[in-house]
Amino acid sequence: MTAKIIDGNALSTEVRGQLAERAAALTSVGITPCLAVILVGEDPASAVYVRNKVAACEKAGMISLRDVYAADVEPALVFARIAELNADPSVHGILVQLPLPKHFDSEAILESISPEKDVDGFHAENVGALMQGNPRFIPCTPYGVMKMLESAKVPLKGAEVVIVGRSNIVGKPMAMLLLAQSCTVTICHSQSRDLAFHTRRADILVAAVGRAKMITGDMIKPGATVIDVGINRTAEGKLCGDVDFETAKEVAGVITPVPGGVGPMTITMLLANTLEAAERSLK
Ligand SMILES: Nc1nc(=O)c2c([nH]1)NC[C@@H]1CN(c3ccc(C(=O)N[C@@H](CCC(=O)O)C(=O)O)cc3)C=[N+]21
Repeated sequence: MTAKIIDGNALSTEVRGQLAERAAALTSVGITPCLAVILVGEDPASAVYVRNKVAACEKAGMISLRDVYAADVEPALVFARIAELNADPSVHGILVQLPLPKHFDSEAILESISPEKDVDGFHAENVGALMQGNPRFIPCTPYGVMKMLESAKVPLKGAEVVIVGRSNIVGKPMAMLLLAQSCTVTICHSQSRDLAFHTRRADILVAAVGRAKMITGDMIKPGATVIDVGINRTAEGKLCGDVDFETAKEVAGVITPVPGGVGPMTITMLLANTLEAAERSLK
């Protein structure tokens, strides 16, 4: 029997429809949710992501502003633009596309965004709030994963979760969210001894390493839920995840595909956070 697939595109369509209704309700009282996206440099993948985010905003009845800077821009110009967006009451969310060029202090840039507009949830204040179990904005990718687990009715209480990857953007916040749902959480990384020993124990396996097809079927417990956060491009330009889908789907009970899995849900939760920020501005 092959695994049940969680369709991130279908779930996104459903959730974005609900968000569009809330956005329309806000617009009718004079507030249209607005996301400002800042892109530095010409990385083609980043340009595609930013274009997708802007298009998704507009489709959901939200406004998006886009500022694009040359890769060698003076960081002071970007700081100044962020300060302007922080002070603008018509802007509800600010996102600086990562990675930034090497001459940027990324941490300083993220800390300069007003925590009330930090829809990525990357500001230290928002990271701390999430860790204390009192989140202001949940980082979009782990938030999308939680929605996918909920939609597939995957039991969380007491589940053995293994996360492969310890990034600030995915691995760490993912661990905090699953811990808050009473999972038993293990975080593995590049220095972990005997990775397969850990992954084979997982009821829920989250792959967020950034190495194509590194999680194979033999590393998965039969019937497990496998969440693939990886976005890797093959030599032929095709998109593939961190999970070897062909072998994994024969063992897993539930699995997410790439493309059409976590990626679209990341954008959906960015819209959700922007809408939430706009709704808070009413109160
Ligand atoms: N400040 C910041 N916030 C981010 O959330 C952020 C970022 N920087 N930098 C880059 C990563 C990557 N990311 C993706 C979002 C959607 C898809 C997505 O929709 N992927 C589609 C395919 C898109 C395609 O064909 O390329 C899919 O998986 O089906 C992928 C990747 C957000 N990121």
